[in-house]
Amino acid sequence: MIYTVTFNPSLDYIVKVDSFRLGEVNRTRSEKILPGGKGINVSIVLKNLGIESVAMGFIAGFTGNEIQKRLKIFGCESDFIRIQNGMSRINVKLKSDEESEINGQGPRIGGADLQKLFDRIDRLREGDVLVLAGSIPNTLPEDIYEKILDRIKAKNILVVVDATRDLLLNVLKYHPFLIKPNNHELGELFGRKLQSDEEIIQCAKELQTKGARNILVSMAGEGAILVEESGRTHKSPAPKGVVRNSVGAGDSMVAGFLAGYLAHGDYQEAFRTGIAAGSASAFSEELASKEDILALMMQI
Ligand SMILES: Nc1ncnc2c1ncn2[C@@H]1O[C@H](COP(=O)(O)OP(=O)(O)OP(=O)(O)O)[C@@H](O)[C@H]1O
Ligand SMILES: O=P(O)(O)OC[C@@]1(O)O[C@H](CO)[C@@H](O)[C@@H]1O
Repeated sequence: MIYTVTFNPSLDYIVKVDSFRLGEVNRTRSEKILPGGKGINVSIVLKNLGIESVAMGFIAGFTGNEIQKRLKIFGCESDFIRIQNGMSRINVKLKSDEESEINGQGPRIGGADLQKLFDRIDRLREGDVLVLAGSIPNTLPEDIYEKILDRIKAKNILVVVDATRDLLLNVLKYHPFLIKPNNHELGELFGRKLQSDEEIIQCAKELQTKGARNILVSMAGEGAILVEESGRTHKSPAPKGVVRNSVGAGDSMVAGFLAGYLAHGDYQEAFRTGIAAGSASAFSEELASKEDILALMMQI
């Protein structure tokens, strides 16, 4: 079974405003509420591709109920831990001449709640897949991803991590099967802006020396680069299309990569499916459907 963990799920409030003006009353052209959070997005796209997973993490309050309800409508199984106080966050995604986001803090997660997550993690079995994705609320210890991976290190579990900065760096020693920084996040890890493919590949290989197995570097409209565990590299431009909502494009890419790899055991196929899924989501109002993904795969 595939398990996704989202520490800080959200309702994504996606608003389109023509020529947004700061400090004034703006009226929306369209608005939409979607369940969000990186692991949750991975679960939704996997489901769209016909692959079952269980979405785990913490939810609270009426927003938490809504996240769970909407996931169920999408046909996704979930096993969230319900926190008694506070509420799951609402993340605002403002689409205007430029795209801006305001991501909330989320509820406070206490020690007893965390222990419930550890208990669920301890039930994972050989052959399972674990996706850890997204930021952690600031009430949690910075080494929480490490603590989780430490609990499963003796089991043969395929681990995918989509996180930034120290959260990502500190888990490399557990040899995650896949990490997916975007080019800016990769640069951030090395304290510089990466200008060329060569620099990106060099930094990705540096992360391999620290333990990562496969590194998928997404570059939005520029496509992606994959550095396989063998050291072989692949690069592909993104398919062309009209961008409607790129929220979750990276998570869709992770889902597509996993789906492709699990179906074919082949990195090139995983890479193609990943790019198609990322771009199909960017070209859709919601996350990518299977039909859209298959159609884009023809172009890659
Ligand atoms: N403007 C675009 N045009 C075509 N494809 C895109 C575009 N933006 C994203 N994609 C596709 O989605 C993939 C992932 O996008 P991106 O690099 O923006 O991920 P990300 O930064 O992790 O995104 P997010 O945090 O919003 O999920 C890209 O590699 C590409 O295949
Ligand atoms: O605050 P985090 O956890 O870094 O990111 C949360 C988030 O921006 O990521 C998803 C897109 O990748 C959205 O659904 C969600 O709102």
